[in-house]
Amino acid sequence: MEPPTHRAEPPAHRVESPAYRAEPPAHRVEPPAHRAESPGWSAPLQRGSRRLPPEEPPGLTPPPHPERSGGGHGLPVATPPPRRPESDPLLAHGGGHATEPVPVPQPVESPAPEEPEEPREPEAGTTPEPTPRTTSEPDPAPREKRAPGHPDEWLGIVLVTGTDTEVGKTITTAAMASAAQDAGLRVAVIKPGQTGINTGEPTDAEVVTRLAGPETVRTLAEYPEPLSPLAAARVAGMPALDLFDVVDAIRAEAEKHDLVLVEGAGGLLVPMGLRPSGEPWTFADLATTLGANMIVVARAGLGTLNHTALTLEALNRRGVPARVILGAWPGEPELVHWANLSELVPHLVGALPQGAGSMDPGVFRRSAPGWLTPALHGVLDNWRVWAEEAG
Ligand SMILES: Nc1ncnc2c1ncn2[C@@H]1O[C@H](COP(=O)(O)OP(=O)(O)OP(=O)(O)O)[C@@H](O)[C@H]1O
Ligand SMILES: C[C@H](N)[C@H](N)CCCCCC(=O)O
Ligand SMILES: [Mg+2]
Repeated sequence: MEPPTHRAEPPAHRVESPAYRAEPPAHRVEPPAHRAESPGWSAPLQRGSRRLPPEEPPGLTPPPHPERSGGGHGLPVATPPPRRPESDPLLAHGGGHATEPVPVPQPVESPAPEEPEEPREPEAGTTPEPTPRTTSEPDPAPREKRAPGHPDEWLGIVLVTGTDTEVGKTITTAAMASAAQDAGLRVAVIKPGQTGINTGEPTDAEVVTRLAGPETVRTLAEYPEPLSPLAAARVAGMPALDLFDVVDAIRAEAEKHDLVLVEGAGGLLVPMGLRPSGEPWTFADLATTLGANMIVVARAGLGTLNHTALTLEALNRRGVPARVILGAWPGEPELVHWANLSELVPHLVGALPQGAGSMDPGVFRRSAPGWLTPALHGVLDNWRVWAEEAG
């Protein structure tokens, strides 16, 4: 039987994506020595004016550095033998930006939703009622315009996902909030869907409030069972999160804050709720609808290269600028942790020490800027020094 004709040709965007090329781009076989020669591999990411060309999402390549002439260096390349930091120029190089002042934040313009109706803001800790939209209404188009300087200006709305659940998204969100507040920014943290509230564990909002105490913390919907938000809504017979209620709530906070951090549930493609059409939506859909950057929190240990690559690839195919933060760098790092750090450095904008979540809030807040690069309003500028001191 002939396959359906629509399967004969992949969608145009797939043809254009490096991830679908038959031959890997030349930069993927760039010998490791090149990384050592380029300050871009070790320099912390800076604010810049570069914008991602929409016709060529970066696949698994790291973002080009302004000083680099070549392309990026993907995760799935022939990797050199893991190097100890003593012999690893990649980790040894700082960016030399420690003395640069934290850039003055510029509020990011958040265009109002195109919906004619008034945005309805769900109350904290309550489940929003579904918005009365008809299925004939088209979903609002994703925002076309990104803030100038993306993806290295982390202001406005920033989404936080993970390579999995329990990777440290909440602790990382708290650290990002702390560093931004320390830099003088007004910060809000939003958890659209909190599940598992009957487990007795503190909610993510409570953890962020305790550790970072941002100006605003909101949970848009809470569900009893520790499941994906959509599954938890269904088993509880409660309304599922409406994508556009969440968009409205986030944009409302963006009007009043310099930085709005939004923490997902589990990983990137976990079903979060339902569109007015009845179709499920994911955290990736939220990013494209808002035109927001994404932080991917990843584990430091074995398995993280694959999980991180999968998540970055999914984001890159959607044109969502993304960077990575290690949620918990171990106190006694082993070979695999050094190897993973070396591989992930081009994507990294931060790394938290294991145990950060158990710190006294005052210590946590004072320490947080040291775990994040200047792109995230921190002061981390030398991965080797950081990793040695944390370990
Ligand atoms: N750096 C850290 N220091 C101390 N504890 C940590 C750290 N990172 C994570 N944890 C612990 O690991 C567990 C998972 O972390 P966290 O709650 O942040 O995960 P998550 O990615 O937000 O998961 P979820 O999908 O449930 O939101 C928690 O018990 C948390 O206290
Ligand atoms: C309850 C848990 N801690 C998270 N909040 C929800 C994680 C959902 C993961 C769904 C999945 O990927 O299978
Ligand atoms: Mg969490």
